Amino acid sequence: MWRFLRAAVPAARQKAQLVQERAAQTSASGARGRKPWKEGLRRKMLEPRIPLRRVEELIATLHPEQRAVVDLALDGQNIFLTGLPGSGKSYVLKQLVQLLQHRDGLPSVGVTASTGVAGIHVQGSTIHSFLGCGRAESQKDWEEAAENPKVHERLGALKTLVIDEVSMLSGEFLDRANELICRVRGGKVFGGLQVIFCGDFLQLPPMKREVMAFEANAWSELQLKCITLQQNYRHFDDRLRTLLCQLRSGPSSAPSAALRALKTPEEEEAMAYPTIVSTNKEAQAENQRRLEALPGDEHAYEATDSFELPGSTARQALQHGRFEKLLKLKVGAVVMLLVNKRLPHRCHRGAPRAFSMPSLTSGGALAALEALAKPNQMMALPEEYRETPLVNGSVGVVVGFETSPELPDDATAYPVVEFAKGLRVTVTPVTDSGELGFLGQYERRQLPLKLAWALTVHKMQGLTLRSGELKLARVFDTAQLYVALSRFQSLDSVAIRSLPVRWPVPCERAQRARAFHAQLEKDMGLVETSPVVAEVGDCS
Ligand SMILES: Nc1ncnc2c1ncn2[C@@H]1O[C@H](COP(=O)(O)OP(=O)(O)OP(=O)(O)O)[C@@H](O)[C@H]1O
Repeated sequence: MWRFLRAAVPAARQKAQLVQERAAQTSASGARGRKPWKEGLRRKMLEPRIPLRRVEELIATLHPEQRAVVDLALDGQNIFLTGLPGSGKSYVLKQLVQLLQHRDGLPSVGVTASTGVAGIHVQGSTIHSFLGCGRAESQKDWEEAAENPKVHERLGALKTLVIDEVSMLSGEFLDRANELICRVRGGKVFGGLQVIFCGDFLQLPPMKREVMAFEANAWSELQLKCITLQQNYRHFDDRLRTLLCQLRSGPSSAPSAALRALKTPEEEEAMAYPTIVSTNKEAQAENQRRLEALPGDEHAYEATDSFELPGSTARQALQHGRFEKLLKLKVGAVVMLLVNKRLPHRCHRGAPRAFSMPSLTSGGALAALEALAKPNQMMALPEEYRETPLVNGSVGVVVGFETSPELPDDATAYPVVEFAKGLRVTVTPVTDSGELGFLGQYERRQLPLKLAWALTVHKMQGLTLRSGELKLARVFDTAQLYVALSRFQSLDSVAIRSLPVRWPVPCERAQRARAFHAQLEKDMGLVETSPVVAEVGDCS
C-alpha cells in the first residue's frame, strides 16, 4: 500500500501548507510581524527531514511483520505495536512517522513518548510537553493545557498521535489525555485522531500509579489493532537471548544463577558509561564519585527557591524536585539536559547554528579537557545516547565555563555543554514551578542540568547501547533487570558490577501485565514469525 503513496503526497503537502499558513495568519500576534526569511525557514522546518524516496527504500527493507504495521497505519487503524525488546518497534515507528509526514504534512503527525530519552529515540517530544500538561500532577496542569492556545493549534492540525514506550504511562494519564484532546477537538475518543501506541508492558511500568495504560477506559474505546513483533534485531548473543527469555517468562531460579555467573570481577573496574542503576540515590552517589575523580575546578550552582507557604516541610519536599538544590560541575562532566530547548521538528538541516555558541575564546577550558586522559569524552558516548535535538534527556559533556554581559548574571560563569555533532550551548538558569500538594506553589531557579554518567533503568528504556555497566544491587522488580540487560547487544559489551542479594519478586502490576500479554499472544495464536494481527478489540 505504501508504494502508492507518492501520488498522494503533493496534494497532502499543499493541504498541510495551507493549514500552516492559516494558523500563521490567525494565531498569535507574533506571526503578523514575521519577517519573510523567517517564514521561509519556518516552511523549511515543516518539511519532512528525509526525502520520500529514501523513506520508501527504508520501508522496503522492513521485515514483513514490520511492514504489516505500516500497512495498517496507512489504512487509518488505531494500533498497539508490541513485541520483545529489540524487535524493532521504535525502528518501524520512525519509518512510519516519516511516511505519514510525507502523506499528511509534518504538523499532522504528533510524535511523542513517555520519557524524554525515549522521545529523542523516535525524534519526538514527551507526551507531556506535546499536550502542554507539564508533569500532569494536578488538575491545574490539565486546566492550563486546555487553555493553552499553542496546544489548541497543535491538536487542531493533528491527524495521527504516536506514543512510544506507552507502558510507562499510567491508565489515569491516558484517560486524562483523552479528556483533554476531546475537550480541544470535540468528538469521539481521542478527538477522532488516529492513535498509534507502541511499547511492551513486560518492560517498565509507570513510576507510581497503579492502573496501567492497557487498563484505561480510553484503551478499550480505541479498539486497537494489536501487532506483536517477534524478530529480534538487537541481541545477537545466544546466552543473552536465553537469559532474557527466562526473565520474560516469569520467576525462576535459572536467570539468577546464570546472571551471577556473569558478574564482572571487582578488580576489572573501569570508568565505563553509561552506568545503569536502579534508584536515583545510587545514580547520585555514582555521579558524585565520577565528578570527584575528575581533575580541575569545581563550579557550584545553588538553586533559589520560593514557596507559597515557607517552612522546612516545603524545603524537604523540594529535595526531590526535578532540578538539583546544589549542582556541582567540572570540565569533562557528563550531563543531561532537563528541559526542552530545541524540539526535534526544529532540527532541520543547519538549524543547530541558531543555538551554537561562538567557540570558546579561553584556551583554558580546552586545555583542561585535553588534560583528561580521554581525548574526547563525547566520542565515547554511544550514538543513541546523544541525539541532536536539545530536549529533556539530551546528553552532553561540559567543555568549559563562560561569563558574558549578555548572560543573566554577568559575574557567574555558566557551563558550556557540547551535545551531539559538536553543538555547543551555554546553559543558563531557568525557573521550574509546581505544586507541593497542600503546601501550595513553589518556584525553583536553577541550571536545568544533572550529572549523567549514571542513570536509572527508567531513563534507559527504549535505547540500544553498545557498551556500559550495570550496578543493580538495589533492583526491586524483575522488570528492571530485564530492561537493563536488554539494552545491550551482547553480554560481552556489558560489565555486571553488582546484583541483588535476594532475587526480586515480580510486583502485582507485572503479573497483570504478564496476563495481558499472555492473553494477547493466545488471541493471536502466536507460534510463528509471520505477521499476526489481532481482530478489533483484542487488546482491550
Ligand atoms: N528492519 C530492521 N532493519 C535493521 N535494523 C533494525 C530493524 N528493525 C530494528 N532494527 C535495529 O534493532 C535495534 C532495536 O530496535 P528498536 O530499538 O526499535 O527495538 P524496540 O522493539 O523498540 O526495543 P525496546 O522494546 O527495547 O525499546 C535498533 O538498533 C534498530 O536500529
